Order: sequence, then structure tokens, then C-alpha cells
Amino acid sequence: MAGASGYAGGEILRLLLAHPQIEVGTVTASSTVGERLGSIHPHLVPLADRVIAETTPETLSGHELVFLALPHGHSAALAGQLPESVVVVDCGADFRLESAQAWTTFYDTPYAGSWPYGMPELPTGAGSRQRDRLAGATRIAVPGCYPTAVSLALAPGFAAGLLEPDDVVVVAASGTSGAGKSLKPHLLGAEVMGSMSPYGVGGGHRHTPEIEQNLSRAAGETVQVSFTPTLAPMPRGILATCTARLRPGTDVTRVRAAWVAAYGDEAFVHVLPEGSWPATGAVTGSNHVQLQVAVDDRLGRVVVVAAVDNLTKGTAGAAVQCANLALGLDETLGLPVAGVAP
Ligand SMILES: NC(=O)C1=CN([C@@H]2O[C@H](COP(=O)(O)OP(=O)(O)OC[C@H]3O[C@@H](n4cnc5c(N)ncnc54)[C@H](OP(=O)(O)O)[C@@H]3O)[C@@H](O)[C@H]2O)C=CC1
Ligand SMILES: CC(=O)N[C@@H](CCC(=O)OP(=O)(O)O)C(=O)O
Repeated sequence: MAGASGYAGGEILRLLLAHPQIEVGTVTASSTVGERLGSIHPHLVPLADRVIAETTPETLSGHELVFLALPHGHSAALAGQLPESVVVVDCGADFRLESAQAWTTFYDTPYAGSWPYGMPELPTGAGSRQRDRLAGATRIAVPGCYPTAVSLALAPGFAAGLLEPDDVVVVAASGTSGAGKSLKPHLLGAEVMGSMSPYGVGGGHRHTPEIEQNLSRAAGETVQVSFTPTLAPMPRGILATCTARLRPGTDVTRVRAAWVAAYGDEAFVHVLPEGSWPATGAVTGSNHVQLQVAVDDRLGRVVVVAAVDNLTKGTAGAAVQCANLALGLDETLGLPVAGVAP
């Protein structure tokens, strides 16, 4: 586990402690090398005495499976030095985008290429799902947290041909752990507590091309998205409110049916009963995505609300789910299906 001292790495370790088939091997990081894991993640009691090692190909080699939870731009060099037979599951953005142009527009490191994208439930056209590309894969790019919520929220409508591709508006709120552990002056307690604020406004957030890539794949045509993230005074969770214009003549009774049918067989994506609404508190610590879909008849728009835990289904849970698929295990092994509430 590389990046073990971070938020995503800590969450992967928490999940692996409950996994019946995967054992935690070497834990590595950077500035915390030599420290006890217990001093950084006191909640990971059974791993408290593990000592953090340096992140090098040597310390990571010898494992069948390696999770990378490093800052953007660090995965390519490391993964390139690990044998092809090792399953590498990367929580960073380095290998998520298929378009080099999109990458260079939104990121400031060189384009490294793309790996199979780790969102098993994503409809990818003609009745197929992204999980078909993950079984047996040895390199997997775990999605970003906002793209998880937004893509799973809107993909059923695009896959069913119900939505216009050029009028999609998303506003999403995230808890502060989404920004990682390193010190950021705008994320001090005094700045965050009791206050919500937008960022990346005006189409500048780097998750925009990732969301567009996913929805375009589901739609079979280019989808464009106006995406505005906001920061919410909570440690975990994303609540995404996604609206799109319905195609003319769309029968509104088909709308709910499309979403229910899309996820009826999925273990981790749930369309709530009519009248119930997703809440971040209901998915805290669980690998679930909660969805609700409504139609604004007056404006001819669909409104889909999604809740995920950014650290569980939004990163670490997806990473473990993908590792299960890559290793030929039951996709749901070791993954929490109940949240922590209140
Ligand atoms: N937080 C979230 O909700 C999500 C995160 N992700 C992605 O997961 C990855 C990790 O994010 P997160 O856990 O939040 O980040 P953190 O800042 O919390 O953790 C970063 C980790 O990377 C290590 N690290 C930093 N620099 C280096 C380096 N040069 N070489 C080796 N290791 C290094 C840190 O070690 P040390 O502490 O020892 O310096 C730490 O373990 C990122 O790519 C992020 O984008 C994806 C989806 C959601
Ligand atoms: C609240 C917050 O700051 N969230 C992060 C997204 C976290 C995530 O999913 O990140 P990666 O694409 O970096 O893996 C952000 O907006 O940059």
C-alpha cells in the first residue's frame, strides 16, 4: 500500500482489515517514513505497530497487488517499474483520461496514458458495463470522487437515450477529506467550519473531463457538462445535484424506470424509493451510492441527486472493488454495505 499515511490510503487499509482474501503487506509513504502507522491512523488498531517504509519499486515489489494512493503525477514512474503481472490499482488521476488533450488542459504533469477505468457499474453501451474491462486487468485507474457520484447519477439517462447531451448542469458538495491531508490554508478549521464555498467555478475543475468521458461513453455521443464543486463543513461525503434536459417527447414514466432498471442488479448503487432522498450521512463509511431521480415537468428536466462517501465508494471502496474484479474474487468481498450513523 503506497500512500498509507494519507486519507485514501488509510481508508483502503481500514477496508482491507475486513477483507477475507487480501492481507496487508508493506505500507509506504513519504514524509512519514519511519513512523508507526498507529501514530497517523489511530483508528487502524490492528496495524498500529506497522512502520511506514519508503515508496520505491523495491519496497512494493513482491506483492501480488499494489494500491497507489499518491499525489497526482507520481504513479506512472512507480508503476512502470513494477512487473506487469502485479495488479496495480491507482487512486490518483494519472491514468483516468483517454484524451491527451483533455489531460493537458486540466493537469500540469505530462500525459501518462490511460488504464481501464475502475467504475464497474458504468453502462458503456449496448448493454455492457465497465466491469467487463476490469476482470483480470493488471492496471486499473480508480475514478475521482465527484466523477463517481455524478457519472453514476446521470449515466442511466444517457444510456437509455433520454437526455440531451449539451445541457447538463451539476453542483456538488464535498467534505474536506476530499482535498487530502496536506496542509491547505483555505481548509483550516476556521475557514471551513460553519461555511460552504464554491471552487473551480467556470468549468475549471479537473473532474469535468472525467465526467464528460464517462457520460459520453454511456451516451455513445459527446456529452458536455457544467460542473461546480463546493466545499462543505463535514469530514466525508459528496452530495451531487445533477440536472439535464430531457429529449423532446420523453415519456416521464420511462425516466424512473430507466434508473431503476440500470441499477436493479447492482450491489452498491441504489435508487431509493420514491419520496426518499439521498443524504451523505446515510452512506458514511459504506461502499454505497444512493440515488433519487425526479422530473421537473415544467422545464422538461431530470433532476438526479447522488450521495457517496468520497473516501469509500469515492476512492478506497472502488479500489478494493476493482482489485476483487482484477483478482477474480467476488466483487463485493470485504466491502461495507452499511453506513455509520448518526
Ligand atoms: N481524498 C479523497 O477523497 C480522494 C483522493 N483520491 C486520490 O487519492 C490519492 C491520495 O489522496 P489522499 O489520500 O486524499 O491524499 P493525502 O494528501 O491525504 O495523502 C497523500 C499520500 O501520498 C504520500 N506522498 C506524498 N508525496 C509523495 C511522494 N513524493 N512519494 C511517495 N508518497 C508520497 C503521502 O505520504 P506522507 O504523508 O508520508 O508525506 C500520503 O501517504 C490522490 O491522487 C487523490 O487525488 C481520489 C479520490 C478521492
Ligand atoms: C474537496 C476537494 O478538494 N476534493 C478534491 C477532489 C478529490 C478527488 O476525487 O480527487 P482526485 O481526482 O484528486 O483523485 C478536489 O476538488 O480537488
